[in-house]
Amino acid sequence: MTDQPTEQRPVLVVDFGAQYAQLIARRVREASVYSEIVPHTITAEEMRAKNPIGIVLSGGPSSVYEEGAPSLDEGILQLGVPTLGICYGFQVMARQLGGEVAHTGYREYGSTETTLRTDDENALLGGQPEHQIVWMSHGDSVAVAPEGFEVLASTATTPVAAFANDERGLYGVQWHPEVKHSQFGQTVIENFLHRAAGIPADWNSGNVIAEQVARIREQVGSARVISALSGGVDSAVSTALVQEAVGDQLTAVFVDHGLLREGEREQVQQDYVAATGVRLITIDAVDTFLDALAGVTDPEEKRKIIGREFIRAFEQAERDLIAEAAADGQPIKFLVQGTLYPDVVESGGGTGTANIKSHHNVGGLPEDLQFELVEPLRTLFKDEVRAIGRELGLPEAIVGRQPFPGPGLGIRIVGEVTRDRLALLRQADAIAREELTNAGLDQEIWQCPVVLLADVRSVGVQGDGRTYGHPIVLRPVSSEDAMTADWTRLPYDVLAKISNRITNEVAEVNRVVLDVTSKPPGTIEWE
Ligand SMILES: Nc1ncnc2c1ncn2[C@@H]1O[C@H](COP(=O)(O)OP(=O)(O)OP(=O)(O)O)[C@@H](O)[C@H]1O
Ligand SMILES: O=c1[nH]c(=O)c2[nH+]cn([C@@H]3O[C@H](COP(=O)(O)O)[C@@H](O)[C@H]3O)c2[nH]1
Ligand SMILES: NC(=O)CC[C@H](N)C(=O)O
Ligand SMILES: [Mg+2]
Repeated sequence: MTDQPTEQRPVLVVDFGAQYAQLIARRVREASVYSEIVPHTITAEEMRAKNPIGIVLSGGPSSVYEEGAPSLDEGILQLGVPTLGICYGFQVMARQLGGEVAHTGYREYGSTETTLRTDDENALLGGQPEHQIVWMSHGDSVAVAPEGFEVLASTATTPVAAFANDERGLYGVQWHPEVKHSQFGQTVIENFLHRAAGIPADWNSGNVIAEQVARIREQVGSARVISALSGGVDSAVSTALVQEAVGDQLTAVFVDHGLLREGEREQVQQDYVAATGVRLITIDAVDTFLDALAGVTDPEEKRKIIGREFIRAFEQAERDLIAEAAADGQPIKFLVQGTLYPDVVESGGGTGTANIKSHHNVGGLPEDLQFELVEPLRTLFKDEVRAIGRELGLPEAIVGRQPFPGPGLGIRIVGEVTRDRLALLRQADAIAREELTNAGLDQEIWQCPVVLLADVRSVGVQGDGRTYGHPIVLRPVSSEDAMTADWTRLPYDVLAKISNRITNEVAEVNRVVLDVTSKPPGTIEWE
């Protein structure tokens, strides 16, 4: 079983509506095991067809004994696949196998002291400290463990905080090992994978490349393909993968939608082509995008319009290419996008997750989409994508680049997007980027959106005269994967220099402010 390609024997994370399902998937991959998320509605048959090497049941907001609570097909725990239940998943397992789950009147939220059984024979917790701080978030508890299960941990109020049935390969913990606040959380996950389930640590970016290249070849056959290339990391890597798979059939398409930063168009046209030799065409769609955005102030509406106009631009590219290569006159069926896992989750496309914002390439796509999408990075996080890019030999200047959202400056102008406002924001953004680079801070920050509050004005005094101008917001953030972020503590002298230059050089801006909000509660972009 273990010499099969990793993706054909994944660890499947069953999502019960958890906030942390994607975090669990990520932690499994950090243990060098490939993982994917599936909805809790999956049947045992569908599960078997996916050939999992391990299963993790996530947490969730419901109570297992409530009517209509998300359930698990009873056949799944009978498949003989090693399974770890976490929180709600632990409770589901307990109840299904004949244990008892109840609302005991005690709740545990946050850091909680736990006592564990840590003898060496115990695959899940063996070898760890006997007392540790774990992160809990529950109101229900397992009152009685199912028959045949050993109780492995307890807290002051939760007598059954972990259990195991080694023979059947079934394990559960009440706490959240996927959260960094759980002291030995990653050890628990790795013990489950490697010791309890015997899964080798063999997943890495090299596997992904081989598998994706094969999959892309199978999907597109001999058809021609266009790839949406922005110059950013994700599309650089997805394009490079497709180039590796079906090089001759590929044309990259860059859309200039008028929402780009200074110098960006030239950068893509020169740097990317120089690095990869890909065939690139540019669609000039500035007027179409800006006309479509005229008068629009609602962020979701902006995103939907931008998503739709992107697709219209790719359709234009397709027509141009067909006209050029009239020999076969066949439509181009495939569109490659550098969609990542967080784009899907935030657009509400994860299983049971809320729609936070419609990323232009997922939730913002028009309904009448004619292309079949090729999205080789759809289950990956940014740091995984960077590793793949490096493995594919893309230069550091491309894979190390800070993210820039597809809707560009369109979602960094709070208020209506106009040409004048874009010109102003472009100038402020160029100053901030130049000073951050000069200060050697590019590697320290994840990205630094520069935002124009177009509908806000404040009074200033410049050159002895009164001004009534707009504020610019600096939003430097540090992050691991854009799912959570913290504001970056930039040196005051760098902030001072940026502020000074922007207010001096950008007409109509008389104030610069710093955003000191983490994510959550704020998202990285303002819209
Ligand atoms: N100007 C553009 N022209 C063509 N395609 C684009 C453009 N902007 C975005 N896209 C497409 O939308 C996808 C998502 O954009 P996104 O900004 O998340 O990724 P990226 O630009 O490739 O990488 P990064 O996150 O590093 O900016 C891109 O991967 C690309 O396929
Ligand atoms: O291609 C994209 N299309 C979008 O519609 C989009 N919205 C946000 N982002 C980028 O995603 C990351 C998370 O951003 P938020 O915290 O604002 O949701 C950050 O890196 C954002 O820059 C986008 N990228
Ligand atoms: N985080 C969880 O999975 C919580 C499980 C369940 N809702 C409880 O309160 O016990
Ligand atoms: Mg981008």
